[in-house]
Amino acid sequence: MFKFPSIAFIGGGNMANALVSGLLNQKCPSENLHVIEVADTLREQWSAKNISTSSTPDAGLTNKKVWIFAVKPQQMKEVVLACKPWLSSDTLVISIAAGISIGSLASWLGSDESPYQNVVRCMPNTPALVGAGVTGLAAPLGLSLQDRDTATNLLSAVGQTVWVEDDRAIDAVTALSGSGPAYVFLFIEALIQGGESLGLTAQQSKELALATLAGATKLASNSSEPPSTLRERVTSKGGTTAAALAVFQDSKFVHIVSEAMRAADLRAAELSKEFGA
Ligand SMILES: NC(=O)C1=CN([C@@H]2O[C@H](COP(=O)(O)OP(=O)(O)OC[C@H]3O[C@@H](n4cnc5c(N)ncnc54)[C@H](OP(=O)(O)O)[C@@H]3O)[C@@H](O)[C@H]2O)C=CC1
Ligand SMILES: O=C(O)[C@@H]1CCC=N1
Repeated sequence: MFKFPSIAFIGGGNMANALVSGLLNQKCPSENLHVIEVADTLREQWSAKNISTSSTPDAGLTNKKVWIFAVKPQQMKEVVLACKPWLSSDTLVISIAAGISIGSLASWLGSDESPYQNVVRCMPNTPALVGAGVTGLAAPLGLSLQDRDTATNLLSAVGQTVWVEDDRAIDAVTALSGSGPAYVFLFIEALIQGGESLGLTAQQSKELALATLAGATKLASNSSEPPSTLRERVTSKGGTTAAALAVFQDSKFVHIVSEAMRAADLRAAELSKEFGA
C-alpha cells in the first residue's frame, strides 16, 4: 500500500483545498500535511480543518518530502526561490501552476548549469474537489521511478492521472482538462437558460441539464463506440436533434471550441514567457 509522505503545500487556495480534501479522503494522515498560505482568513480555515499552517516557509519544514506549489503563475518564481533554502537535494517538487515550465522550475531550484531533476509539472482540475478530477503530469528525464510513482499516487487521490511527454503537452492538457470544467459549466448554463426560455422552470432545467450531461458522459465512457456514432444514434432523420445540430454547425461550434482551446494553449505559452525563467 502507498505510504503517504509528509507534504508541504505552498499556496492554500482553491486547488490546494481540492488536493488536500482528496488526500484526506484517501486516508492521508492530516499530520503529514502542512499549508503555507499568506492570507490570514485562509490560514484560519486550514487550522479549523486540523491542518498545520504558516505564512512563510521556515526551517521547521525541511523534513517535508514533497513540496506542492499551488500559487498563481505570477507568484511562482518568487515563491520557489523563497522556499529553496528549505528543500533537500532529494525533495520532490510538484508544481500545478499553469504555464510554468519544467525548465523554469528546474533552473530556479538548481541552476542553469545543473537543473534540479526531482520536479513534476502537473495540471489537475477542479472536479478534484469531488474526487473526479483528471491530472496531466510531465517530468524531466532525470526524475526517479520512485518519485514518478509518488506523484502518480498523490494526484490519484483526486481522480485519474495521465502522463504526457513534455511542457507543450501540459499546455495542451491545460487547454483541455485544466480549463475544461469552465467550458462544461458554460454549456450547462446555456442549457439551463435555453430550457427556461422554452418555458421550463430553473429547477427543472437544471435537473434535466445535469442528468443529460452525466448520462451522456457515462454512456460515452462505457461504450466501445466513438462519440460521433453515439451522436448519430440520437439524431433521427428529419427530427429534432438534426434541427438543433444544424444550428450548431451553422454557428461553427466545433471550430469555436477548437479556437477557444487554442487561446488557452497560447495563454499558457505566454504565461511561460512572462513569468518563467
Ligand atoms: N483553479 C483551477 O481550476 C486550476 C488552477 N491551477 C493552477 O493552480 C494554481 C493555484 O490556483 P488556485 O488554487 O485557483 O489559486 P488561488 O488564488 O485560489 O490560491 C493561491 C493562494 O496562494 C496564496 N499565495 C500567494 N503568494 C503566496 C506565498 N508567497 N506563500 C503562500 N501562499 C501564497 C494566494 O494568496 P493571494 O490571493 O493573497 O495572492 C492564494 O490564497 C495556479 O497556478 C493555477 O494556474 C491548476 C489547475 C486548475
Ligand atoms: O485559468 C487558469 O489559468 C487556471 C489553469 C487551468 C484552470 N485554471
